[in-house]
Amino acid sequence: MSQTPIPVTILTGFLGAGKTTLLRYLLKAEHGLKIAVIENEYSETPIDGQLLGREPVELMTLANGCVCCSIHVELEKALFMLIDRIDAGELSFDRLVIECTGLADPAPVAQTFFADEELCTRYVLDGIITLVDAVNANRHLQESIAQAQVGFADRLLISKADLTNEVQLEALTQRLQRINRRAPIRLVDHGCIDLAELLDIRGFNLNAEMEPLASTPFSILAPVATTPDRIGTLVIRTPQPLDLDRLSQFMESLLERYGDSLLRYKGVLQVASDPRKLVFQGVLRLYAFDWDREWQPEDQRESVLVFIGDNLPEEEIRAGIALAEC
Ligand SMILES: Nc1nc2c(ncn2[C@@H]2O[C@H](COP(=O)(O)OP(=O)(O)OP(=O)(O)O)[C@@H](O)[C@H]2O)c(=O)[nH]1
Repeated sequence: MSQTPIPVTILTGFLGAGKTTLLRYLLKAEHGLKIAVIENEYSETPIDGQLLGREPVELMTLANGCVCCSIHVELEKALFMLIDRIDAGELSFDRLVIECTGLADPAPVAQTFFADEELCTRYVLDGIITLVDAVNANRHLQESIAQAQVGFADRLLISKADLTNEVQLEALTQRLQRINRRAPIRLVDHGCIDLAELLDIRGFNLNAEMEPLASTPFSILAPVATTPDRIGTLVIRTPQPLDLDRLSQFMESLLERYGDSLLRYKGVLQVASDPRKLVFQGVLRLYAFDWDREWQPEDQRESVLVFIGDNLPEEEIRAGIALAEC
């Protein structure tokens, strides 16, 4: 029996960034959805029944302490347990939200959804949403985990804007945009935000959309190397059609050497001798590609590749893409 996979949202953000506040808002909002929640708690009081009230929620808490090594196993177990309960008719829900601890690296959480064939058919990762605390962002972003949380995001939500001023907010927005140019940035006021920013964002789908880059308000961004952040975004555009074999070879060698530090990457490519757009998308070493629709006369024919990574080997990437140009 084929089932529609359950969309999964990963909620991340450094300590105190407002994850629980946002989750509480999401659970109480009027969307008619039944949402299950998995919490990855780190020796804190987990969300309790009082907080969730009578919301139609199934809550599981992963009480593991070590976020880097055991989360993957624990989470996998919890995901299978939910499936078993659905199949036994004990449970049904439309969505799953995973709230990570403030100190968690989102990578192993995201990778869990690509690791096992059954999990891939029953769940689909919809997006990674990262909360950034406007007041404490500069201090938090000194931590590599906080930067990774920003780098992995499909959406960046700035909380506590009410406690800061416009100048600080603008500087933070620019910094976040430099780290991650893929993710639209929105303000969230005590957890309050349009649900369309949280659900059905299809961050991991193979689609040819690259709007955030086109709509970024900053036309000139400093190159990655001049920012204080290890994690940054590299955008490459080329009007030259690309040779698919040479490009594949380059991507394979890139992933072999730097796969662990390429947090997210995406490309919409113009390939020589094929009228269709080729889309690829990846997270760390896992990537997929697919043909999209044909280039239309009104399209600007160019390949756009976006890499978000830790100390990106910019020159190597530029040289590799240049070699693939026809
Ligand atoms: N002023 C203000 N306070 C906020 C906002 N969002 C959250 N807070 C407060 O910030 C504090 C931390 O919020 P939480 O939602 O518990 O943050 P968290 O990310 O779940 O925290 P940890 O689980 O400890 O990492 C709480 O006191 C919230 O009420 C906001 O937009 N403005």
